[in-house]
Amino acid sequence: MTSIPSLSTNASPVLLITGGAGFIGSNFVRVVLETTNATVVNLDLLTYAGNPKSLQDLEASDRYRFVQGNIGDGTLVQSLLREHQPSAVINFAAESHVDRSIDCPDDFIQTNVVGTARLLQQCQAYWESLSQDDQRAFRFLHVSTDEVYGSLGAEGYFTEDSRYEPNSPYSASKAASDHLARAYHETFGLPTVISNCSNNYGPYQFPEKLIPLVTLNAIEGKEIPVYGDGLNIRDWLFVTDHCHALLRVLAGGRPGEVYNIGGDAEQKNIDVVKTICKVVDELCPALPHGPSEQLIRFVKDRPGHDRRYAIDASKIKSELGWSPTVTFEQGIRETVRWYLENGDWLKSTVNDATRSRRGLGGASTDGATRPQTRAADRYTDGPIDGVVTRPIKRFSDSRGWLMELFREDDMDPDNRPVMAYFSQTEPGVTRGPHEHVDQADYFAFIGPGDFKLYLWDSRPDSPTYGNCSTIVYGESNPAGVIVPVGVVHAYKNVSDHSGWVFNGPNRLYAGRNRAEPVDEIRHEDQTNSPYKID
Ligand SMILES: Cc1cn([C@H]2C[C@H](O)[C@@H](COP(=O)(O)OP(=O)(O)O[C@H]3O[C@H](CO)[C@@H](O)[C@H](O)[C@H]3O)O2)c(=O)[nH]c1=O
Repeated sequence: MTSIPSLSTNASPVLLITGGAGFIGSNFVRVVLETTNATVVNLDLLTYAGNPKSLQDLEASDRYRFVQGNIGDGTLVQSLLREHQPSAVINFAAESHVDRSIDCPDDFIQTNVVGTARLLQQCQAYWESLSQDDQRAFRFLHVSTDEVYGSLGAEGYFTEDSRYEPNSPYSASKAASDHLARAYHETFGLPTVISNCSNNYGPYQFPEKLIPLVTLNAIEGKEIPVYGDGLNIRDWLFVTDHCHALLRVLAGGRPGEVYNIGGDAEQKNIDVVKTICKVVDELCPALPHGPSEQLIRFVKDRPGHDRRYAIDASKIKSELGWSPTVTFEQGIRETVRWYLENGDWLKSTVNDATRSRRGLGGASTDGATRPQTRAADRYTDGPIDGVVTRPIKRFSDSRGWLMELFREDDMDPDNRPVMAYFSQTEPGVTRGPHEHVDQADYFAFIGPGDFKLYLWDSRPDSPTYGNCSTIVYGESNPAGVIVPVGVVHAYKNVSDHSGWVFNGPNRLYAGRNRAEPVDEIRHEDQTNSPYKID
């Protein structure tokens, strides 16, 4: 059992883990609960990549507590520190996908830079309130990436002394957060330790990253995108090996130091992809579209794509006695098997939009970069997959009427409305057209007045891609309509007085203490829109 220091106020160690519902964070929570006597407080905002299902089986444990919230929320962090008196804070909370950072750098700066700065501020104040012994025991472990060092040529390795040369908005934001963690040690004495790891893979990884994306596409017979020439090299680290390395850093790492953590498993991307295809074919011999390698497509390269990462992990090996234990061949097999056996987890985390390609940029009318819009070349009238319409039944008696809307049996249990708003729209006015990247809308059109709803399917993966439809809902046709992620929609008040529309999106946004922007892609200026809104 790894021994983690605890504070004098607690009998056993308490760890505040941020971002513990994400991929590496959730694996770390699991490893901590399985291999130490520590109690975990998991602070996670539950953005698109955080999934409470990853830790559902641990919820009953009296050594585990989940708190939904933002590392940038100083009041919340302060109260958690005061209440739980942790002996360490381990910061996993971050936006982590390079492609997304190309489309929307702001989210990365907000969470990774501003969020880490606020977290450090609170930890500093808490640390100063501790006794000298407890101050010595305390650690702030900042979990970071080898991408801060930039790109290697054919030779050489990143060491802890390599120069910082980040190339993407993601790596630049992580570099900034590393500098802040370092500065808090140098300036204020906070015992921070930084770890920089290579590419992690394994169970519970959100399927936008190479390994889970290729695995799922191979299983489902979808095209497998390989960026550029496929010869970029990454060093692959099985996630539980990484978690054990972090435990060593927590237990024995020296304040103010940096530890590089790598898997000793350099691979060209194309070789990774081919290995996954072979494992999928072997584990699923009856797939109709096999062999999976024929799904491989070389696609436009990622802008600023780093050529090679490779880690020299000799410091953590010699100083803390850690080494990776899972070979790439074992790890890939275990990972593919896990994705095959965990359909429920996948269903709760993935939809078509979350798996669509990002990272090629795409200017919007307001000058901000957004995910590329995906308009079909041609549209034809027809139904749209996933759009559900429910006539609203009115049950009347002398007191008035009552209606039922979006009953449980109408909805995907993992995809229910969680927020509600009403909009009033004046006659002749159109709202939209737009689509959502991560959000389904649950509209109810009940009047007064009528609304024309415009829909078109711009999801390349959809069986009804390129279909469009209009329908009038409202006073003359009261109905509830579920509009899935990625379906473009607009509605116009076609009556002669103002009318009301209710919407219950399945995702919280822009609330108090939440930083998510509304995830819209606007289509106003799209010249090939199937409908000119008349
Ligand atoms: C998603 C995707 C990726 N790729 C390529 C781009 C990269 O060279 C390689 C791995 O891509 P990703 O899985 O996005 O990971 P990468 O950009 O290397 O960054 C990862 O590894 C970093 C550590 O090195 C972490 O800090 C990042 O959070 C993590 O996202 O595969 C493809 O060829 N096709 C794809 O569809």
